[in-house]
Amino acid sequence: MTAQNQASAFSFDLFYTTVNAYYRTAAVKAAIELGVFDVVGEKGKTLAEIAKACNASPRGIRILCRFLVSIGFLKNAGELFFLTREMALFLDKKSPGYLGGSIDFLLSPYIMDGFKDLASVVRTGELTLPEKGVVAPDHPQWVTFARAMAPMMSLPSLLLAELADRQANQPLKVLDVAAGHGLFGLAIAQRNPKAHVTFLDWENVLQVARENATKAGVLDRVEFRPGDAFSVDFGKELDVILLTNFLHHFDEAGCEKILKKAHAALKEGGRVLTFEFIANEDRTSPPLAATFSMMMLGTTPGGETYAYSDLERMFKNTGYDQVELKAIPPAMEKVVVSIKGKAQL
Ligand SMILES: Nc1ncnc2c1ncn2[C@@H]1O[C@H](CSCC[C@H]([NH3+])C(=O)O)[C@@H](O)[C@H]1O
Repeated sequence: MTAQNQASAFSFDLFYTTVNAYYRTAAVKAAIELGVFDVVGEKGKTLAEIAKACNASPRGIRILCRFLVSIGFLKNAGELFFLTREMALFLDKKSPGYLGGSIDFLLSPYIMDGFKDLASVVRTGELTLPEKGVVAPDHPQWVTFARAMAPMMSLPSLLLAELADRQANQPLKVLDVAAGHGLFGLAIAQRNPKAHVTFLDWENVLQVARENATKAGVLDRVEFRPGDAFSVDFGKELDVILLTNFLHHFDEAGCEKILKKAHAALKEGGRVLTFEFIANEDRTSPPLAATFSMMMLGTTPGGETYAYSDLERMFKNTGYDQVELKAIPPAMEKVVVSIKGKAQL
């Protein structure tokens, strides 16, 4: 084992847990669907109480809850099963950090179908999903994404807005490419009353961004531009272009096409903010970055998780003068700030 390999030592346990990892998937999905986490809460409940409140069988709840304890999704003490404060932050439906809704996208039959015959995907280099997978035009899966994943992006969108526009008191022309729910652009519009934000995505997805812009009360300062990011006009003299969770869907040639278009649309001193899961240079860590690449393997024809040096090379190849990596803790994703010409990073 090399020093930088972080996975645990190989063992029977690792093999068995991994081969049966879909039990974890099924258990967490079932618990969310049955409302187990909401019923249990931080105060805790007995197995009999949980079964009753979830309208479920005692044996099912008994086995499910014990398994959830074993994988760290519940705690128990004596008769009581409960959530710690930290678990409740992510698992309680009432919490602003609730992650449960993301299963509508992550565990949708469409996404999971991409992994039914991974050996074939690896052997042939072709998806088993129809057409171009999730990067097919107007793909309905992105409407689900925009609704299901938005809560996970609410904190990162605030952190990115701060990085994009520190002063937040000057006119700012922003393009949010592949905006999805639109939270990233909206955070800038809400922070700076002089900002004007254009959201680009497929028409069906922009409907969700439009709803969110209405809720945010900024409809008078936003614009919606439907269509393909590879062909729709990006505009000109822009201050900021957001590329959040987008580049990983494409191969390097595809990414460079987008970066060139963005460069042409920026004003001198303008910047692109790329928000991504970025792999370490070993490309096997952090584990989430390697996991994310698997998602791209099953669902896109050419995408993967990039390391910073890959992104830096692509930005340099397409004419950007300054490129820098910034962390925005506690977000796990990082931001590459790329400037056209000279400006303060
Ligand atoms: N060719 C394309 N042109 C425009 N949008 C696209 C294209 N391919 C994928 N998308 C959109 O890319 C988005 C990726 S998900 C990222 C959404 C958001 N920026 C966020 O960071 O959470 C989805 O909303 C897709 O609809």
